[in-house]
Amino acid sequence: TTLTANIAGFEFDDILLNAAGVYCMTTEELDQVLTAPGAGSLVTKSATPSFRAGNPAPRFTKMPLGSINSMGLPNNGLDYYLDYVITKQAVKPLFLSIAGLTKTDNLAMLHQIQASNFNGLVELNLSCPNVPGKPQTAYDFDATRAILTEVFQFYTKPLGVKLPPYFDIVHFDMVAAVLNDFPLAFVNTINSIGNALAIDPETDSVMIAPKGGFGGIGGEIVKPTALANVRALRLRLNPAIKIIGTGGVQTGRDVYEHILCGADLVSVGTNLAFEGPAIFDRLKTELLAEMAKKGYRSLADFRGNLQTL
Ligand SMILES: O=C(O)c1[nH]c(=O)[nH]c(=O)c1Cl
Repeated sequence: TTLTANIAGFEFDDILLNAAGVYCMTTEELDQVLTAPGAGSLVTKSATPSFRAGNPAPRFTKMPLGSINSMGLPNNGLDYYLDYVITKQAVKPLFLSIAGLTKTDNLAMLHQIQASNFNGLVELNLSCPNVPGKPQTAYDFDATRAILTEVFQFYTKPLGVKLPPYFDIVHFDMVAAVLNDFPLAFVNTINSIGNALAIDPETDSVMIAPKGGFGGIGGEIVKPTALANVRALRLRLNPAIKIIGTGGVQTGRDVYEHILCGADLVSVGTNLAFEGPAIFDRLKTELLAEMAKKGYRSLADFRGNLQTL
C-alpha cells in the first residue's frame, strides 16, 4: 500500500504534516516533525520579515471539541525559518509559510526567497484571523487577485495559499475563479474558523486574553467545515492546483475523509498540539487500516471519490 502524493514535482512518501502554527515555532519543534514517523513533510510557523512577540498570553487553549487561539503571528522572523528549510530540504520537500502584515512585506519576503537557495514550497498565508486591525486577505477577493498578480510577476518557485474557511457557495465560486487564474501549486484549506468565543464555566470569563477573548477555533469542531471547503475547492479548482486538507483531523478515518473530498496531503493542527508528533504514526496506521478495510492499495484509488446521493 502506498501513501504517496506529488505537488509541483515534489514526491511525498507520506501525506501527513503539521498545520502552520503548530509544532513549528522553533528548530527544536521543527526537527521533531521532520523526524516523526508518518510525517511526510513540515511547514514552518508563518513568518513576518522580522521577529514578532505576538499577542499576550493566554493565547492558545483547549476547549470542548477543539482549541481556540489568538497568537497574533508570533514568529522568529523569515531568516530563521528560511535558514532552517534550506538546511533540511535535502531530507524531504518542505513548506515555508509567510504571512506579511502588508502586501509590501509579502512581496519583499518572496523576493528574498526567490533569490535564495530554497528549493521547496511556499505557503502564502492569506488567512490569519488574529492580528488586530488586519482583515483576512482571502475574504477580500480583489485583494487576493491583486497580490497574486504581483507575486507571479517575479516568483517562479512552487507556491500555494493558505485559505480561511468559506461558508457560502457563491464564495467558493468566487475564490476559485480568482485562484484558477494563477499557476498555484496548491491551496491549503482550512485555516482556523476566525473570531469565535469560548467561555470558562468556572469563572464566567473568556478563555484567552487577546481581542476580548475572540480567537480562531480548530479541532474536532471544525471538521464539517474543513471537509466542505476541501470538497468545494476540489470540484472547482484546476486539477493542477493540488489541495492540502486541514481541519478536524484526530483519527485515520478523518484523514481518509479529507482524501475522499480530494486532498493530496493532510495537515494536523489542534490534535498535534495536544498529542505531539507521535500522532503522525497513529494516523498513518489508522489510515492504512481504513484503506485495507475498503480494499484500496493507493490514495489514487479513492481520492476525490466522495459519493453523492
Ligand atoms: O494567531 C496566529 O498566529 C494565527 N492563528 C491562526 O489560527 N491562524 C493563522 O494563520 C495565524 Cl498567523
